[in-house]
Amino acid sequence: TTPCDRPAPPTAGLSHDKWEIDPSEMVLLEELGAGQFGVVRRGRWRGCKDTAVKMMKEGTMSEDEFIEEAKVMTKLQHKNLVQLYGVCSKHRPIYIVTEYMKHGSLLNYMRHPTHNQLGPAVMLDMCMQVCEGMAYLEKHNYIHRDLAARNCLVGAENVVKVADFGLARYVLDDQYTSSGGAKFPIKWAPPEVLNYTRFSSKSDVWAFGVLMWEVFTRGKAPYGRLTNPEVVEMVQRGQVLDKPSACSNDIYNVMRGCWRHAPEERPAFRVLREQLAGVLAD
Ligand SMILES: CN1CCN(C(=O)c2ccc(Nc3nc(-c4cccc(NC(=O)c5ccc(C(C)(C)C)cc5)c4)cn4ccnc34)cc2)CC1
Repeated sequence: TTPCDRPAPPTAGLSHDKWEIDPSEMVLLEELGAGQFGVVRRGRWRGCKDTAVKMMKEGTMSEDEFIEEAKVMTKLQHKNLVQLYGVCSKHRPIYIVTEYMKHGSLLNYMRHPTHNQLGPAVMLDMCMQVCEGMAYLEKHNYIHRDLAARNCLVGAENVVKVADFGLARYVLDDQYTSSGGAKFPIKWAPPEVLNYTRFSSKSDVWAFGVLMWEVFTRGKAPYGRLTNPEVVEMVQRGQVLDKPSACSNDIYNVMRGCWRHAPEERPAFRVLREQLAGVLAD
């Protein structure tokens, strides 16, 4: 049998904890792209487990804090969360190793010509899968802080999983972390985040509404060519995104619920799951 069928050996002695991966067991393959922390490559772990490997560019992440948090993250396990396998933290750059998703980001998948014909039923199912993953995080009091279609990934048979949950806390680039910065995800942020950077599962719910809009517009940019300050002004005034043409009134009503001004007025993910299931049945 291939090594993958054999149960993983117990962690190698005291030096390696279960979330520490031995880099000698990792073969790095082609580049998948680059994100806030630098290059991401496909990897092969123990000869046959496909992985994605983020190679932390120096100075992009507060690494010691992240390595501490990685122990918690490896325990978050759900069919709609990209599984963190572990870290290689005994060398620089450190590696973050996760399960591999072969179709890349949900945003690029929706924009891809061959998936441009996805019908509303498939779109709704994809939103439901993201909602399942987010309901699991909500139950574990875990806030994503950058939920968007670009941070969800697609695998075989239109499986969709939420990626990079909680990682935003370790970004060192203040262009990304401060709400005035050019890289701050303004178009996915509710009023309380724009005004007080007050993140919560209810701010993730707002972002989920925008993600639904991204899916039903097949990957359009929310608020089109409006600048960030113009979007801030609109959101403060209570103006929300228009109904996408591929979207029924029922589904648009679910989105609008996510964009209520007051966080406590927005449904929790466990409620959103029932609302979407209700629409699915119709
Ligand atoms: C037919 N198409 C051909 C082209 N294509 C690909 O090249 C392609 C295929 C698979 C891909 N898979 C993955 N790609 C990535 C990936 C690739 C590039 C960048 C990133 N993202 C990041 O590096 C990143 C994202 C968010 C954040 C913060 C903290 C801001 C939230 C920080 C860093 C991820 C991660 N993965 C985790 C599991 N699977 C993947 C990515 C791309 C997709 C399929």
